[in-house]
Amino acid sequence: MIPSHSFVLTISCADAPGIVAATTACLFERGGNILDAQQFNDLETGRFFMRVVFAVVDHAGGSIQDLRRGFDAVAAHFSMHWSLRSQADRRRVMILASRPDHCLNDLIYRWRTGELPMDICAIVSNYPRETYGLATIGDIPFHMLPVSRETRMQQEAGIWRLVQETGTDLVVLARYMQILSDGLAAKLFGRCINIHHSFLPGFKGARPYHQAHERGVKLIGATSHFVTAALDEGPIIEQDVERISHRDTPEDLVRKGRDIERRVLARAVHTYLDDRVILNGRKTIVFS
Ligand SMILES: Nc1nc2c(c(=O)[nH]1)N[C@@H](CN(C=O)c1ccc(C(=O)N[C@@H](CCC(=O)O)C(=O)O)cc1)CN2
Repeated sequence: MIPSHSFVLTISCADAPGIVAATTACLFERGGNILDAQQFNDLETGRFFMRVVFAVVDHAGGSIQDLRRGFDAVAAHFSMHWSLRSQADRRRVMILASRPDHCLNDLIYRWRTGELPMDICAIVSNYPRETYGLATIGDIPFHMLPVSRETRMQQEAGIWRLVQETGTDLVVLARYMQILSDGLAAKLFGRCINIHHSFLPGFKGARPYHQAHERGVKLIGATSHFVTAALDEGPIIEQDVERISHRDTPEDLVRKGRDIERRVLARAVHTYLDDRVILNGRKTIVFS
């Protein structure tokens, strides 16, 4: 059971002696009790990554504000990229969807059951609300933003405005079939996750199951990745595969693929919500 006042500290910086000592000393001196710590030294890039879960021990008289100020000095010394968040704080998540809706439905179900500790602040689709089971959408704010060649930029401005107005922390493309402009992808970088229905880097772009069937593959897969301007080339967060055979039709691949997509996207969103994924250039560090 997570203590009511546990926090997650994530660190990314150039590797140097003393990072762990300075970090743990700072937490200890301000009433932090470490519950879990993982680190990775990328020897190829000389980058250091760490994720620390800790509780603040009440009788130490410390406060999280004191701790944050204290760690500011450590982070400045090592030029860290860092974040410090209470595990009780829930992220505000906006889901973009088109058709099919299996990933949207799955995320909503995992949210309603509490499996995904988040608050869905809006659903945005280029299709009407009636496309989806009305019971599925329920009282979640729904915005239809149809996209055409002529309206693409105007609709993207609408998405960005919604992101700002709703205080969205994470945007999830749940089989959203519109390519985000370079500008919007850049503004959302690091907090926009997509599910691509292939085992990337294979079969980027549209209709990957049909591409796979044509190629005669024996495995199909799904990949969840951060969205970048380069289509389906963002840093990978989660992947999974299933065996298929020569007997499978493209429709069989689509059907078998749905389960892979659902679980890969749910795992990726959970990883993000837990602060277990850290960007590492074109790749990611995913702590267990
Ligand atoms: N800037 C980015 N935008 C999007 C990404 C991305 O990685 N970077 N991922 C896609 C999702 N996707 C595959 O996973 C994908 C979506 C759409 C298309 C595509 O060709 N769309 C056509 C319109 C299709 C339609 O209207 O049904 C288009 O935009 O012209 C390919 C791949 C989400 N966006």
